[in-house]
Amino acid sequence: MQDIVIGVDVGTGSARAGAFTPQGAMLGQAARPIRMWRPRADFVQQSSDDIWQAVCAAVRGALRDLGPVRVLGMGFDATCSLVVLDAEFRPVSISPQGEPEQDVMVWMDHRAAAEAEAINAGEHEVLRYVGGRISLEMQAPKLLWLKRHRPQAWARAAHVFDLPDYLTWRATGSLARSLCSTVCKWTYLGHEGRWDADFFHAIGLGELADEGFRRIGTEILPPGQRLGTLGAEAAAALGLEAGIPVGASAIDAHAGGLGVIGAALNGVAPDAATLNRRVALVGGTSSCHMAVSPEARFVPGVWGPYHSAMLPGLWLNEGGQSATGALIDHVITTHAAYPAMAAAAQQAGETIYQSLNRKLADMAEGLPFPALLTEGLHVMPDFHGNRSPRADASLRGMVSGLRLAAGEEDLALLYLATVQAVAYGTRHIIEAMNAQGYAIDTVMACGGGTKNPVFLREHADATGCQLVLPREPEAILLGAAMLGATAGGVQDSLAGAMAAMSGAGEVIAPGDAAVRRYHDAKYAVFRRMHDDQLAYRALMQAR
Ligand SMILES: Nc1ncnc2c1ncn2[C@@H]1O[C@H](COP(=O)(O)OP(=O)(O)O)[C@@H](O)[C@H]1O
Ligand SMILES: O=C(CO)[C@H](O)[C@H](O)COP(=O)(O)O
Repeated sequence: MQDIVIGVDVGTGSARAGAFTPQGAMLGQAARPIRMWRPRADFVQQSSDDIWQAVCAAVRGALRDLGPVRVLGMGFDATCSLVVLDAEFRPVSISPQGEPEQDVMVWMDHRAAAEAEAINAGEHEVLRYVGGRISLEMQAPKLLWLKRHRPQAWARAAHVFDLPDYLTWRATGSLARSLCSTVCKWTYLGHEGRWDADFFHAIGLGELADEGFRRIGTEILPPGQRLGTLGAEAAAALGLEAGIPVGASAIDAHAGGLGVIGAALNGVAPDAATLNRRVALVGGTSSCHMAVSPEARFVPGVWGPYHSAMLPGLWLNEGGQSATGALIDHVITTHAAYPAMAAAAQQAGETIYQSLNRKLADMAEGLPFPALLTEGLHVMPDFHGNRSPRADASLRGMVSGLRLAAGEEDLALLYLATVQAVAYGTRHIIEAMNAQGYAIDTVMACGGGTKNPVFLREHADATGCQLVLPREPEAILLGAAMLGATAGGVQDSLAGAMAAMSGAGEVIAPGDAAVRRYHDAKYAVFRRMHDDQLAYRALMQAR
């Protein structure tokens, strides 16, 4: 009988499950896609039932080829999407068309722009702890949207969850919430252990406070604390035994942070000074940048500081880019050369990224370094607004340097320039963090983007940081498994779980001085494009 812990990770595109030894070695994994609907621009919807079915199938898949196992603990992470249920725990539609199963407003849904603006106009104290401005991706603006635009749905909304907390409720029946989601997305003050009732009254959601916060959470636990045990119905659906300890959840970016930020490098565990030099880069559909400090650091435009939201006792600053993997995929799949190139890649048995990377390598032959290919091609990556550090969801993408051609080489160049732009966004966030006390020179990377060697190389070169990959490539799943290991008492704490279960793998060093100078120049263009966009806006507004 093999002892295991199980981690479940629900990203934007799929649900994944992994079975790990108590030491963090992965024995089995599986993934299942989840459905998404986009009924209008800026509206992005999912179904909690569909997500739960995908989770169940993924867990069964991860265990399929293992022999007899004893599951010592289970942890869940997911995107910070909003789930709305009625008093009988049935889905409440958040869709303009009212499709009954579409009860999830996905984190990247930007419908609540006006509500976020209205909240920010109030200059509330809680906003200091979410980066200075509330993001339209957080839950208070989304709840306000629901109340204003779908009052009948709001009246039926008896339980509103962050998706990670929905999953632990579905697994155990416990309505306890995690500090991770409540602090990071719902304005719970982790350092004071309370909701701010005045804030909810001031923004027009006073009923939540008047009811004692029962719709949004009255029992708030640190991630990884045992929140309950697997119930009989959930156990049957997951193919597991009832009674398995389940940990309080984490958002997926935070699980990624747990999976990488404490990893020993060259056999040396990080001390406080080393942690101050690290940022976890969780690169999936979006990119998230997680850094921790013993004291509160207020980094303008960077979410937080969040107390104990990822690691107990430490403050978290969370930078982010709302569309990175999503942007790279958008640029690739909407290009005229994509259908033919995708078909050829499929025939050759490779991914489109492998084909593009090979094409770039061919094109760069004879050049001192491949990034030179895009000397005249620049992308501003804010197609879905800028989460950090500008905290401006109204910004949009720009491209400079297009020519009258749309062949495979043009696609490859545009793809490279997009990856570079994404990497400059990370540099911008690291600079903002370093201006407030961090000394980041090491990027601990995980997520789907790390499967792409060009993504990795450009991030190291553009930021000038060493980039460290995790020993376990599925580090987000590992972070979720750490929550389960802590809940099950396999590890004594999350810090202990990080020390015992994670470790560093390959290290990618940034390029030489010539590479650095080149990226400094392109980064200056990246910064300038923002100023240019504002100048265009001003010209249009002056008419
Ligand atoms: N095999 C691959 N090669 C290169 N990039 C990849 C690969 N697989 C995924 N990616 C990148 O990772 C992104 C998805 O990351 P992932 O962590 O799976 O997302 P999420 O957690 O948001 O569902 C994609 O948008 C793509 O840019
Ligand atoms: O806001 C976030 C974390 O706080 C993430 O961007 C969101 O959860 C989506 O993650 P992913 O890109 O991995 O799907």
